[in-house]
Amino acid sequence: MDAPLLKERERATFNVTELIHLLNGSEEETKRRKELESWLYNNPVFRQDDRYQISREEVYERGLQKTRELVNLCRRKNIKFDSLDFARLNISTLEELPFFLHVIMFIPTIRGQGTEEQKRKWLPLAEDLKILGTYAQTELGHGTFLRGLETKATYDVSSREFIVNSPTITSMKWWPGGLGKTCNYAVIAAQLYTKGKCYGIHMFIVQLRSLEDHKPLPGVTIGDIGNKYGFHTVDNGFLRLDNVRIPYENMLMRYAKACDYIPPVNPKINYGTMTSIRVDLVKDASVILAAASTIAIRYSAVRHQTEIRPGEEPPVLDYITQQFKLFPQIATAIAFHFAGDYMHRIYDKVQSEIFDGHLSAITELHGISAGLKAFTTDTSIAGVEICRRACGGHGYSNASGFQRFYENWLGSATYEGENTVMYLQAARYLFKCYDNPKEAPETMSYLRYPQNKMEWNVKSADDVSNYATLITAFEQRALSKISSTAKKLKNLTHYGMNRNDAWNAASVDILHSIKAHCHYFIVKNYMQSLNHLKMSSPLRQVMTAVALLYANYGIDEHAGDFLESGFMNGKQINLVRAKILQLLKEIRVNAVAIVDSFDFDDRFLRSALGAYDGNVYNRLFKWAKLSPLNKTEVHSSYKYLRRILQSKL
Ligand SMILES: CCCCCCC/C=C/C(=O)SCCNC(=O)CCNC(=O)[C@H](O)C(C)(C)COP(=O)(O)OP(=O)(O)OC[C@H]1O[C@@H](n2cnc3c(N)ncnc32)[C@H](O)[C@@H]1OP(=O)(O)O
Ligand SMILES: Cc1cc2nc3c(=O)[nH]c(=O)nc-3n(C[C@H](O)[C@H](O)[C@H](O)COP(=O)(O)OP(=O)(O)OC[C@H]3O[C@@H](n4cnc5c(N)ncnc54)[C@H](O)[C@@H]3O)c2cc1C
Repeated sequence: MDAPLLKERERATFNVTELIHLLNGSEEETKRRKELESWLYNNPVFRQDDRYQISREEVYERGLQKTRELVNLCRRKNIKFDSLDFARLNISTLEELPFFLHVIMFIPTIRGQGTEEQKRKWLPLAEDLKILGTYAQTELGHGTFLRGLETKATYDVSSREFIVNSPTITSMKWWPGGLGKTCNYAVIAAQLYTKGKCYGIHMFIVQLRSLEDHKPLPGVTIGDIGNKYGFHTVDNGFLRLDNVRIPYENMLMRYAKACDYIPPVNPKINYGTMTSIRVDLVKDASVILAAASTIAIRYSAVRHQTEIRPGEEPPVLDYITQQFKLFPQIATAIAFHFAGDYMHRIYDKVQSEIFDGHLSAITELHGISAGLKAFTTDTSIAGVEICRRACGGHGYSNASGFQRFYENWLGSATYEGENTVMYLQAARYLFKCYDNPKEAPETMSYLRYPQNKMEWNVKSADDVSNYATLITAFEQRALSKISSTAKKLKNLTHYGMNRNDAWNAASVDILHSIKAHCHYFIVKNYMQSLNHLKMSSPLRQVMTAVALLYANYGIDEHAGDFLESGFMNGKQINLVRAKILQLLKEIRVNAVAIVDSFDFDDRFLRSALGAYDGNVYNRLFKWAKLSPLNKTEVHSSYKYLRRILQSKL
C-alpha cells in the first residue's frame, strides 16, 4: 500500500469499523452488504476495466449480460426484487441496467395501483420475469405537465376494451427506460376517455412485443432514442401506439373504475410510483457524493504538488483550499445519508396509511420528497464536479471513475421530476402550511411560530459549535425568506393579480424560500440524528466536527441570506468563517479514515485515483495501456499522418 495512505490511516483518531457499522445501520448490515457485493464483484461479467473502449451496442449487450447474472444470482439466493438485499445489489452494480425500470417502476406501479385480482394476475408474471415492463409516462411533447399528456385510452363499451392511441407526434412516449429494445410490456400513462368524457391520467398495462420472437406487435412503433449523456446501458426508447386494443382489465383500478367511471379519492394517487423513486434518490445522492469524495480525498492524500515550505512537496490535501473544496463534500454526503434514512421512514409510514385507505398524507409526502429530491440531487451533482476538479488532470481521465458517476447522476436533476418543478411543488405545500400553520407537519413545525427578529447571541467561534444555535440560524433564514415571499405574493394578489400569475411572478423568491427550507431541514435532521445515535466519544468528536462543518459552510455559502434575515451580522459571519478553518484543521487528520468508513469496494469505485491502496500512478499507466490506440506501436492511420508530414504547405 502507498506509504502516505498508510500513514494517514495510522493517524486516525477514531475506529473506522465503528463508523462503517454506524453508517450501515449495524455490524450485521455491514456483513450482509459485503457478502452481497462479493457475489457481484467476483463475477467477471461485472467487469468494467474496458468500459470506455467499447461501443454503445456492446455496452447495452453487457448490460443484458449483467442483468442475466443479477437475475440468476437473485434466483439462486432467493432475493426478491422488492427486498433491501436487491436494493443493495442494485446500487453495488451502479449501472442503470436495461431491466431497471421493470423492478423500480413497472412492478411497484402494479403493486400500488392494481386491484387484488390484477396483482394476482400480473405480479407473478413480472416477478418471475415472464414479462418485462417499463413505466411509459413521458411523451415527446410533455414530461412535467402530466395533465397535458396526449396519449388516449378510449373505453369501447361494446367490446369491453380500451383503444390506446398516440394521436400526434408529440404524444409519442419518449424516454422510458428499457422501452427501446428490452421490454415487452409497459405501464402506459394515458388520458382515460369513456362515454365521450375525459377523466384524466390513468395507468394501463399494454403489451408491446411478442413473447415468442420479441417483435413489436401490430400498431406498435418502438425503438431506442439514441445516445445520451449517460445511462448508456439503458435503451431509453420511443413508442407510438396506433389504436392498440387492450382488455378492460388492463386499466389499473385499485383507486378508480372505468366502466361507469368512479374517480380515485385523490387523483394524484396515480403518481405514487414517482414519489417512491424520489424518496430513494435522496439516499442515492449520499452514495454518489460519498463515492466521489472517497476518490478525491484518497487521491489528494497521495498527490504531492508544489511547496508550502521550500523544499517540501506536500500532499495537496494539506492545502487549505483543497480541504475547503473536499471536506464539505464528505459532510454533505453524511448529511444526505441521514436525510435519506428520514425519507424512507416517512415513506414507509405513509405507505402503510395508504394501504389502510388513508390518503391524506400523500400531499405531505409529495411536498417533502419533491423538495429533498431536488435539493440533494442538485447539491450532489455539483459536489461530484467539485471532487473531479480537485483531482486536476487525472480527474479528467476516465480512469478517475468520476465520469461514470457523473454521466449517470446528471440525469437525476431531470428524471423523476425536473428539479425546478419539484422545488415549486414542494413550495406549493410549504406556503400552504405557512398560510395554515396549524396544518404544518413536523418538518415545518417552525411555521407555527411567528418569526421573532431574534438576534443571534453569538460572540465567539465557540458559539458556532452549538447545534441549537446553528439550527436556529437556518430556521430564521428560512422563515425570513418565506415570510418576505408570502408578503410579496399577498401584495401581488392585493393589487389585482390572480394567484397563478402572482405565483409565477414571485417564483424566483419562492425557489429561494423552498431551498432555504430544505437546507434547514437537512441541518436539523443531521444534528438530531447524531444526537440520537450511540457512539464512542472519539467517533462523536469526529462526527460533531463534520456536522458543524456542514452547517457553518452552509452559512458561509449563503451569507447574504443570513445577513438579510437580520439574524446575523458581519462580525458573526466572520466568526463562522474562523470556525470553518478551525474545523478543516481538525478534520484533516481523519479525512482518509472518514472516506474509508464509506467502505466502497475498489470494484465499485473503478478508479485509478481512489483505490484503497493509493497506488495511483501504476494504475493510471496500466489503464492507459488499455487504450485501443495502443494496440500497435504505429497506428493504422499513419498513412494520413505521413501525407501530412510529407505535404508541402
Ligand atoms: C437511481 C435512480 C434511477 C432512476 C431511473 C430513472 C427513471 C426515471 C423515470 C421517470 O422520470 S418517470 C417520469 C417522471 N415524471 C415526473 O416526475 C413528472 C413531474 N410532473 C408532475 O408530477 C406533475 O405534472 C406536477 C409537477 C405535479 C404538476 O401536475 P399538476 O399540474 O396536475 O399539478 P398542480 O396543478 O400543480 O397540482 C399539484 C397538486 O397535486 C399534488 N401532487 C402532485 N404530484 C403529486 C404526487 N406525486 N403525490 C401526491 N400529490 C401530488 C400536489 O400536492 C398538489 O396538491 P394540492 O396543492 O392541489 O392539494
Ligand atoms: C435519464 C432519463 C431517464 C428517464 N426515464 C424515464 C422513464 O423511465 N419513464 C418516463 O416516463 N420518463 C422518463 N424520463 C423523462 C423525465 O421524467 C422527464 O424528462 C422529466 O419529467 C422532465 O420533463 P421534460 O423533459 O418534459 O422537461 P420540461 O418540463 O419540458 O422542462 C424544461 C424546462 O421547463 C421548465 N419548466 C417546466 N414546467 C415548469 C413549471 N411549471 N414552472 C417552472 N418551470 C417549468 C423546467 O424547469 C425546465 O427548465 C427520463 C428522463 C431522463 C433524462
